Amino acid sequence: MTAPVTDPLRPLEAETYLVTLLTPVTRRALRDEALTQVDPGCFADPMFEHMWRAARALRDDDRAINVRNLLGRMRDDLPQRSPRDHASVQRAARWFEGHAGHVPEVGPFGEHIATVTRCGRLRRLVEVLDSVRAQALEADDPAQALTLAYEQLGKLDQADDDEHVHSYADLLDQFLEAQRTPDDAFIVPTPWTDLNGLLLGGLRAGRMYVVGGRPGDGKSISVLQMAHRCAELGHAGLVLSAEMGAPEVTDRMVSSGAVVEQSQITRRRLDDDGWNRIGEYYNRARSLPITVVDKPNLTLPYIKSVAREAKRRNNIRFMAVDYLQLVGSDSRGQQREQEVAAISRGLKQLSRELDIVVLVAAQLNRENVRAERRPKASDLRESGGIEADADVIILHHRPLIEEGDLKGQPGYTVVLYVDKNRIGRTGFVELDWRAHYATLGSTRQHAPIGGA
Ligand SMILES: Nc1ncnc2c1ncn2[C@@H]1O[C@H](COP(=O)(O)OP(=O)(O)OP(=O)(O)O)[C@@H](O)[C@H]1O
Repeated sequence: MTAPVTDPLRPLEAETYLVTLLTPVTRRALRDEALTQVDPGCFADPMFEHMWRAARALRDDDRAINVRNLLGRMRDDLPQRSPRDHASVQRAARWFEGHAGHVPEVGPFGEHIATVTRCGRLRRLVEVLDSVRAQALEADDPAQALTLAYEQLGKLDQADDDEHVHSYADLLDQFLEAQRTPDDAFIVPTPWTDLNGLLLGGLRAGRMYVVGGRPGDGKSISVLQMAHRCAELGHAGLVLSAEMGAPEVTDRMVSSGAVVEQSQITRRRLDDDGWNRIGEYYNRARSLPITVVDKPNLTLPYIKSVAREAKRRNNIRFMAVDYLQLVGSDSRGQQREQEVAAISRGLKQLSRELDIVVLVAAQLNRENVRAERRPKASDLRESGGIEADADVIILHHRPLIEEGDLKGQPGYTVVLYVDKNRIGRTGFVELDWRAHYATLGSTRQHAPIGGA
């Protein structure tokens, strides 16, 4: 008996894996990531291609992706589809029945995505080469056949990244338009006047800001303050907290926004003044467009999926992640430094893809404490990738008191070192330490809302 011939460009196992991701509730984040990355045309099996197209259509219409809706959408597609798709809907129904309850492992996700996209692209190449060959066999003029071949191969290349290829003339037109309409620039001032000076006005969409600090040096406080300020200025956004639960995030934002001591809030012992302030804050803050996600085991595919969803639904303009080293990875067998680098690269890409401000808190190692010096970007834990990917790195440092009874204790200021800045100067800003109000900086150091 001879073994069945397998076509290397028809990766049945990888395609089956991706399609089995479509329905299990527990694999939604991976599914959304796969739907974004893999084009339906990449599937060799026409039934899988049809299922994938239906799943993407449901996603774009904000409808649940389940077997019933998938089959319904596949049927709706039929008038525009080829006859082979009619049979594929019936096959699809049987296929879903046969795979009901199957939940794919997370581990091979990246490998299968890469296989399906690679094979899809190579199959398109083979198709074009076949057609080039057929034309050459019938051609009279070799030069003309060659020109045709170049044209078809060129299109193949463009199909992959057309939207990212810009002529300089178009870019100059966009440049002039941007210069003529300065108010359209998306720059969100941070809560601190001096920091806005260093950042040339504030936070920009498409950029990643890494906020580093030793534990307790206030990086969660400042990231939350910046997120809150974005929302106060009317921009919708996400706060993803792996470290604190949503109630604790709320406690802190209320303490800072209402200017009520955290200790009153944590002990649930508000005095009259506290209740008044919180009442006023409640009325103005209830409409703030902030969504908090407090999943302890955040992963990059999950973050991407929630952020893309939030972009579609609420047109978010910012996302804050607290904190980078708590974000897990789906990839196995990599050094943690490589994993963190992949996560920071993914977050940077997300800032560009969704055109949002990305704020990322990140831990520092103990190097600066040991060496008794201010922190540097290279002190970021598992740092290589973070240093390279961040557009701006802001490092928190609480200098120790040098004399008196409190010698060796952190003092009453926190210094924010802008250690890397792709869009302005480096430098530092000194702020009053007001952690009891979950706040950095006092009123005189704060930028008024609506002006830097
Ligand atoms: N009620 C309070 N009164 C005074 N200071 C407080 C109070 N609650 C918390 N703090 C201080 O606020 C700081 C916490 O800041 P924050 O959570 O932003 O730190 P972090 O840099 O994110 O560190 P970690 O990674 O440990 O969370 C700590 O220094 C803590 O001592």
